[in-house]
Amino acid sequence: METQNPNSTTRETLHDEPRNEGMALDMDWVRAVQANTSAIERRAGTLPGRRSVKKDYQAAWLLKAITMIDLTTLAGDDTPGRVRRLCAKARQPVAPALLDALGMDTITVGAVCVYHDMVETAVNALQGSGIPVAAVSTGFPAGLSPFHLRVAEISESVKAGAEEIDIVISRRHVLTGDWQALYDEMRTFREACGDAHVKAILATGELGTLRNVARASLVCMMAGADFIKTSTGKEGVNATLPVSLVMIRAIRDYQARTGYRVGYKPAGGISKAKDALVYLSLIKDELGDRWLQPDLFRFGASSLLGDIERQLEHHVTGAYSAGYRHGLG
Ligand SMILES: O=C[C@H](O)COP(=O)(O)O
Repeated sequence: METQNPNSTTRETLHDEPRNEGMALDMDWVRAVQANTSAIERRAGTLPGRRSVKKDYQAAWLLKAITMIDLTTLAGDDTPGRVRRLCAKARQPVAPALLDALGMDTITVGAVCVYHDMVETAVNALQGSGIPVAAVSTGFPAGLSPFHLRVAEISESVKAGAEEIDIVISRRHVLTGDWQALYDEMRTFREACGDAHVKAILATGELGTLRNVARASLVCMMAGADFIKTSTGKEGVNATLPVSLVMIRAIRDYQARTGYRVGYKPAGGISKAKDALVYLSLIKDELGDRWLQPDLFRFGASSLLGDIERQLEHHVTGAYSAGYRHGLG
C-alpha cells in the first residue's frame, strides 16, 4: 500500500494562470527592483556567527534539515546501481539505532534529484515511500540546447514519473535584460510541467550582479515558479549567503505583494551541517517558520547528509539530552 507522502506539497503555491494575469509583464516593477549590495554583504557577514538556532536544539534542527534535503546525484557516471543506493539512503537517511537515540521513529529526505535518464530507476526504487523524484531538466546545466528539446525534456521526465522538475533558465535573457523573454520561457516551462512542481534554477554565479539575481527571481516567480533555486552545482560559484539573502527577500516581497508563497532551494557546495544550520536560521529570521517545511524549503546537496549524520552521532555519543527531541514542531 502506498504511504502518505510526508513531504508532499500542498500545491498552494502553484497556479494555472500567470500570477500577473490581466496585466502585461510589469516592466516597471521588474526595473524598480534594486539590491543594496553593501547592506546585503554586511548582513550576510553576520550570519555564520549567529546563534539563533541554539546549541541545545541543534540535533533537532539537523534532523529537520534532513527532511528538506533533495538528495542529489548529478554525475556523468551515474548508474542505476548508484541511484538505487541513493534511494535506499533517502528512505533511511539515519541509522535506526541513531534515530532511536534521538527519539525519532522515521524520517526521510525531501526528494531524490537525478538526471532524466535515472528518473525511472529512482521512481521504482522509491515506490511506496512517498518520496518524490526531482528531475533536472531543460538542458541542465547550461540550458543551451534547442528550445523545443528543452520543453520536450520536461514532458519526458514527467511521463517517467518525476513529480518535481528543476529547470535551468537562459542566463543570456538576464544578462541582456530581456525580462519578457525570461518570463515567456519560464511560462512555457511551467506549462510543460503540468501538475509537477517546478523549481527555477537561476545559476546565480553566472548572472553578474545581485540586482540581476533579484530581478530574475521576481520574473520567475511572476511566471509561476513554485521554487526559486540558486544553482546547478556546476557553476564556478554556487549557493552563497549574499545571493540567498537577495532571493529570500525577493520571495518575501513577492508574498507581501501577491499573497503567493514561493519556495527556496539553495544548491551547490552546501556540504557541512553547520552551514545547513546557518541557512535554516536565515530562513527562520527572514521568512518565518512556515518556510521551514519541505514544501517551501529544500537544500540541493549531494554530500550534506553525510556530515549531518556524523554530527548527529557526535551529539548522541557526546552530549545527548532529551532536549534534542524538542524544536521539531
Ligand atoms: O542541485 C544540487 C546540486 O547539484 C548539488 O551540488 P553539490 O554536489 O555541490 O552538493
